[in-house]
Amino acid sequence: MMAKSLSNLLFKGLAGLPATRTSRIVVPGLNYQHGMRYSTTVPNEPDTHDDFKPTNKLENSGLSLRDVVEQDVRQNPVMIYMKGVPDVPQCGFSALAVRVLKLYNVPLSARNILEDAELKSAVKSFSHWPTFPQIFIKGEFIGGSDIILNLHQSGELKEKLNDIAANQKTE
Ligand SMILES: N[C@@H](CCC(=O)N[C@@H](CS)C(=O)NCC(=O)O)C(=O)O
Ligand code: FES
Repeated sequence: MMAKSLSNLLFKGLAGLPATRTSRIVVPGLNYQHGMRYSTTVPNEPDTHDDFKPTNKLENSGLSLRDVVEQDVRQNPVMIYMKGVPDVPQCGFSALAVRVLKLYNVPLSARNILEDAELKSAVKSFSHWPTFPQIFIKGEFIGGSDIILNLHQSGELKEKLNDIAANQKTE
């Protein structure tokens, strides 16, 4: 069931849709803790210097892990907690979710829950969802890879991401 759609998407691509856009991983500042947050940027913003902005200041922040998750989903229009990082997912389900999201012109922020077992628990208890990936759009918990794929196929994901994508246009 899942395996078929997953392998189709991963290995054959989505019919009629462009190949995955290249994206850069933004390595956060030096204050690493609790699974670095990565942000991808989109190619129509070639001159952005967001790459150099620290995006993760958890160390000495006094934030609880629940606060961290709350802040992540509030500050990042598309936030994914996943296994691995967007350019190197370490599980097929996370790879599928990233592949779907990269079809849209939106910045993607991510934390690798494999790097931090406590963060992993905090995310699960925040969303009341037992598995990864977990995707949040504009602060709303959406679900995992099955749900994001279904929303993509039904056209609902386009609606949800429309205003985020529009904000990415530079001209
Ligand atoms: N059907 C799920 C697949 C995700 C899934 O089953 N993830 C498992 C294996 S990667 C998981 O996160 N298990 C709990 C864990 O690893 O803590 C979805 O739609 O996202
Ligand atoms: S199914 Fe094994 S890590 Fe995701």
